[in-house]
Amino acid sequence: MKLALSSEFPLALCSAAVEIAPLPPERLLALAAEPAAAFLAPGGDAWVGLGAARWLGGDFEDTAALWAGVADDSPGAPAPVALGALPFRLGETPDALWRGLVPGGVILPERLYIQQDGRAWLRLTLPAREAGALPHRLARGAAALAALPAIEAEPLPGLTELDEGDAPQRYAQAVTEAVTRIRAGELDKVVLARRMRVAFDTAPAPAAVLRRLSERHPGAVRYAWRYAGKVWLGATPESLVRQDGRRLSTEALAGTRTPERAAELLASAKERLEHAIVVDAVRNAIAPLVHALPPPAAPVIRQLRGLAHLHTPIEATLREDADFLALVRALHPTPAVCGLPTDRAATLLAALEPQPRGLYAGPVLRMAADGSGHAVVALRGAVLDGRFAVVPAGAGIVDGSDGEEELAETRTKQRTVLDALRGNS
Ligand SMILES: C=C(O[C@@H]1C=C(C(=O)O)C=C[C@H]1O)C(=O)O
Repeated sequence: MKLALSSEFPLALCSAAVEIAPLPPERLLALAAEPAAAFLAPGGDAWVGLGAARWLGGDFEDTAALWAGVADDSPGAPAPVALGALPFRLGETPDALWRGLVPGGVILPERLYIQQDGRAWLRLTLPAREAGALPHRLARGAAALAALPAIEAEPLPGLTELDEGDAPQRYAQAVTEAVTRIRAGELDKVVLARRMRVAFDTAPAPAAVLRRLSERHPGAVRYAWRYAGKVWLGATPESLVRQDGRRLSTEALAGTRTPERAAELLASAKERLEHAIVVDAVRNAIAPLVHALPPPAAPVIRQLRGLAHLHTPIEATLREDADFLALVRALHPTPAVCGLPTDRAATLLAALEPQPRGLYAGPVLRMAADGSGHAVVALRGAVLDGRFAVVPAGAGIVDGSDGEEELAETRTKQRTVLDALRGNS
């Protein structure tokens, strides 16, 4: 996999930041710039990028290309941060829904809103030849942000679920087919996804949708990627990997029930198997990149709004030669969103799912030049396309899975997003 640095972006950049009054980070999506990317972490830290000073499309091998030749005039302020959304599968042909949003990429934003420990900054990164304009552009940018209307607080338009035809039955049949393949010994697990479509009365403001997700899921990472007039956004409970210094944290999150039935998770052999497959795969993926791997902890129940999952945290110390995007590449896709063995599961899900995955279940990330970063799995999201929204969700299939039950599980996951689209908070 190779990273291409588009030649339309200048080699030398200058960057400077100014402290501003914090504002709801979702509000930044009111600005029309593209691409736009948002990464809102639990606890309030947030990054929203508008426009690209650099844009690494498609692949993500050479991280250094993002940071090379950037002169920072404000070393006292939080450093530049790159933001990105990457497809589930590189090279997949997008359908009408994903066209434009795919292949996403990693951007070094031209305008970056940074919120950290309750303080906020606006950072601008421009071609080096525009360095003289930085102070003026920063002052103008800060004033523009202060003047933004509270668009995120607008009520959302009414919403209608569209007829799914026979798609639900076809999903249940695909599950049966997958179980047959698993029983035949072809693979151990595959995650099958489906999507549903809803129509708003009028096009909603993406800032208001993201805000509803934030209100309902403050413990999730809320993310957004906007391009070509469409927005992919959501509130995911699943961390792919986080790096702070040499400290690495990741997790296995698989096995699902409604909150009322959460206790069944620990008792169910099928859910424990589905989960254990993910724990093993995550440990194997990071093993070559870390110093030592403590024995796995027993899974615990993670209660979310509207859902409960089996969860195993995994922590380790990174080797000196490992970098953040190498970790992302090593871990994605986990069997929580693809299956095991990975190649066979990826082939089977591509054959059994009626639509491409696009950015669904792909990595969404923030990263800095010091090697720190956080990548999450883009789940529990929706594509906003004018008046329409499409909500993908999947479920892990192992031996013993039942078509109707897995269909119900995808519905439960979609409901967590639909409730936010309905404007409930
Ligand atoms: C695939 C999704 O979720 C993943 C699959 C899970 C499962 O199969 O139990 C649980 C959490 C996620 O890792 C989704 O939300 O679309």
